[in-house]
Amino acid sequence: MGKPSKDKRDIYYRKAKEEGWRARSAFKLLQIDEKFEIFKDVTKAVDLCAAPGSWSQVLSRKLYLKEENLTPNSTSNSAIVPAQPNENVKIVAVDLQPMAALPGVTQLQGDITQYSTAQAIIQEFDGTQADLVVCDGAPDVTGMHSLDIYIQGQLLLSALHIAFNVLKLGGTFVAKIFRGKDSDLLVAQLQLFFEKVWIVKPRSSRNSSIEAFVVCKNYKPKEGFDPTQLTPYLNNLF
Ligand SMILES: C[S@@+](CC[C@H](N)C(=O)[O-])C[C@H]1O[C@@H](n2cnc3c(N)ncnc32)[C@H](O)[C@@H]1O
Repeated sequence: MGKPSKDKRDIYYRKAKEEGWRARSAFKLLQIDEKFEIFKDVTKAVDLCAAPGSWSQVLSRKLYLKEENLTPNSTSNSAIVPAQPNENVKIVAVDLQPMAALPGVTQLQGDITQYSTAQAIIQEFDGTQADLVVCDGAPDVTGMHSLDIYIQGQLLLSALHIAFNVLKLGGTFVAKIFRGKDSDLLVAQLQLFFEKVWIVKPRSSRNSSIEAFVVCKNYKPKEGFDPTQLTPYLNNLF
């Protein structure tokens, strides 16, 4: 018998199976929340590049189903205590790919680099605003480092465009990045819009991966900032 694949030997892969998460990525979001309390007082959230849906599952279980004892270290479902669903919660999940339905999650299928997708998300909020926008978007990696970082950058720009249009003042933005030589510049640019910005690598993110996450808290753009200024860049992306 051959060796099991690297994924199957991975502790988070096994924990994800045991606890019913669609992907091991769930632990990245749970660990970011453990450190930065990104779910505190959140009732409206957007999950960009959401398929197969483990981050949406976290949002659904934490915010809508209000499951208690759902921690990055929980080892079995028996510890989870579901309460009454919170019907005030709105979660919008978007991906190129369809994904199976989740309680309390509205799904949109679309390309986040397209203006029409941004518009559809904005319309979902119908004049209200989101407390949290998360994006775990990743292109198919080519292995050409600079190209991969560039395409990831375009996803980040598209996610920011959506965040700038739907986030409330004081809101939180979390997105995957590929770490490169311009990470410090990225932090400096994000600090123009958010009071606090960190780059973090959750312990469940593989050391071999160049991925990391920006965590941006307290959305506070300069007075007079018009989020539609970014819009012209969208349709020219790829
Ligand atoms: C790493 S997976 C996301 C995993 C997800 N957070 C989870 O926990 O299940 C990256 C996703 O990005 C999506 N994606 C890549 N480019 C996209 C785009 N332009 N618009 C929408 N989704 C995109 C892919 O379809 C893929 O499902």
